[in-house]
Amino acid sequence: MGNHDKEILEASAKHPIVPLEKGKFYTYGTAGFRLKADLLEGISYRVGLLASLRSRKLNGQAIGVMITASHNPAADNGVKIVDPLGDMLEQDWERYATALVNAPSDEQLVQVYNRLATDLKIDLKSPAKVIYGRDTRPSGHKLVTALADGLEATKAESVDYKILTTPQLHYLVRATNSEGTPLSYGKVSEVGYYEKLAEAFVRALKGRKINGTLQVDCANGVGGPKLTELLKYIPKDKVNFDVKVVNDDVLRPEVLNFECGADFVKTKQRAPPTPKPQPGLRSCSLDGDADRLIYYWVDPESGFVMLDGDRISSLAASFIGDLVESAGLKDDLRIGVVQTAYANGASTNYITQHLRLPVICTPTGVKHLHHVAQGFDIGVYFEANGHGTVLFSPDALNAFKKKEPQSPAQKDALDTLAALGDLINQTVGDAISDMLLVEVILAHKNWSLRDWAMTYIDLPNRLVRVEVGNKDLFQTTDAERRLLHPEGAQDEIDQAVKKYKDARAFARASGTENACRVYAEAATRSEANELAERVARIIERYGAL
Ligand SMILES: CC(=O)N[C@H]1[C@@H](OP(=O)(O)O)O[C@H](CO)[C@@H](O)[C@@H]1O
Ligand SMILES: [Mg+2]
Repeated sequence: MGNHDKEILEASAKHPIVPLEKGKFYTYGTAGFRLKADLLEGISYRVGLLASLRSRKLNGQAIGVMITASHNPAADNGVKIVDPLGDMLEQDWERYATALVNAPSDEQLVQVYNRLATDLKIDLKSPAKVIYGRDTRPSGHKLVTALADGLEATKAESVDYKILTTPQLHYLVRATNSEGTPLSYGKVSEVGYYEKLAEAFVRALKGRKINGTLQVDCANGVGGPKLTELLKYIPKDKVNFDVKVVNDDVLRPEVLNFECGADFVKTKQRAPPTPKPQPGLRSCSLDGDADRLIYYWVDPESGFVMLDGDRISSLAASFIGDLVESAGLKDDLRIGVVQTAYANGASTNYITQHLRLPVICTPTGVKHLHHVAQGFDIGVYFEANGHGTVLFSPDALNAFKKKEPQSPAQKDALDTLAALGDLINQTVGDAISDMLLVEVILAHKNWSLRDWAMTYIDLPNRLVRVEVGNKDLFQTTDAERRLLHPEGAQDEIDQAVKKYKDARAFARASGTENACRVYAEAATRSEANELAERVARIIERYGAL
């Protein structure tokens, strides 16, 4: 008998797991467990058990659990675990999560729980702490109740932060674990988050003026009320930040992510139809849990122009690179940019050739990018879909604060860098924090979105989703840019790519859906479309074999 057997059994009966067809399992993927909400209650309960184990394994440090399905429709939801520094759950533990959630009965659940505790040398009597939050989905209530029951059954101390954006929860996890230490990340409260961002925003602007109105589409998700709250903390007498918050209706679930939000804008390559786009208005969209950001405007002449994650990445790298140089730290700090294969080739060229910064390509999923970015003193990482951040090493942060400036210009640059260190969420991509960063950079450069868009010209590109019988047949190498299996498929893709100018294409199995994705880019729109279709046909053919 373990320590919590009786309690786990009793509570588990209240939150049963929905059995899947034979041979099918729930898996902890890139986004944690993400499914139709009515399948998630038992899963959420069991994630509570795992979060307790994880906290105990890490000497009682606080672990986070976020209930959200980001940009998915309102009927979906998800459960995701956050590690003590605010980063994503360690990969090995994804397997343990999967094992616990798929235990076929309550009794077997207790067995798996106790076996994990034994195998991982976890003392079940030691303290555990788990903090959690949820987005605005109505199903969140029930999932939080199940989670709390899991925490109570395993005697973990817990804090319910109620409704939060995903990055706010990541902030709170790190703030909780660093409280009272020299590396304190900020006050342990939602207000602490707003205060930190607002203060750093004012400091980073250094009196620069923000030009014109910014319209922010909040996908009718949790970002709406949270952005409105944050804005109250920005002192009007110091900063003229004219923000128009739109699509912030969180009371009607059916409008969540519906024809709005960062995912809609990026995949459809157009502005949300409501509110009616106003020509020339500087606009951006957050996704349903406010961790992705896309900028755009509708040009009276050329129509819709989008500035995606690649653009934010190159903008940030260019600005921070210049500041590091002005601060006299160029030889001390290594700056690098991390992208995935979906990054537009023109952005990669711009960063390597114009900014002269190294670019590393990793597999899809922010945990991979985050990890590689940690290898630099300043690591800028973004997925093309607008999820990303900039990470500063302790050496970098130290240099910004401690280096003796040799001139007023150096002091200016050092101060701005130090402010960015506080403004940019160091735990995970954060749409609200990234938006403030973009506004700071545009104000410093005195740039409009058009000036920003002029830095390079995106290669026309196309992303296609291809249904296949078994996506696991498709195995990749070289950061997902080449197929190893099925044999012969990559040769055919190579042949197809050769037919087009400045072309590139790849195919991979999605990590979040049962399908393959094909990406192609080429010198013209029609060539990019044609190439994507060709490669899609190749994948369909191999997928049917
Ligand atoms: C092409 C694309 O946008 N892929 C997305 C998508 O992953 P897939 O593995 O492609 O399904 O969802 C991930 C999680 O949100 C996100 O990290 C990633 O960028
Ligand atoms: Mg999201």
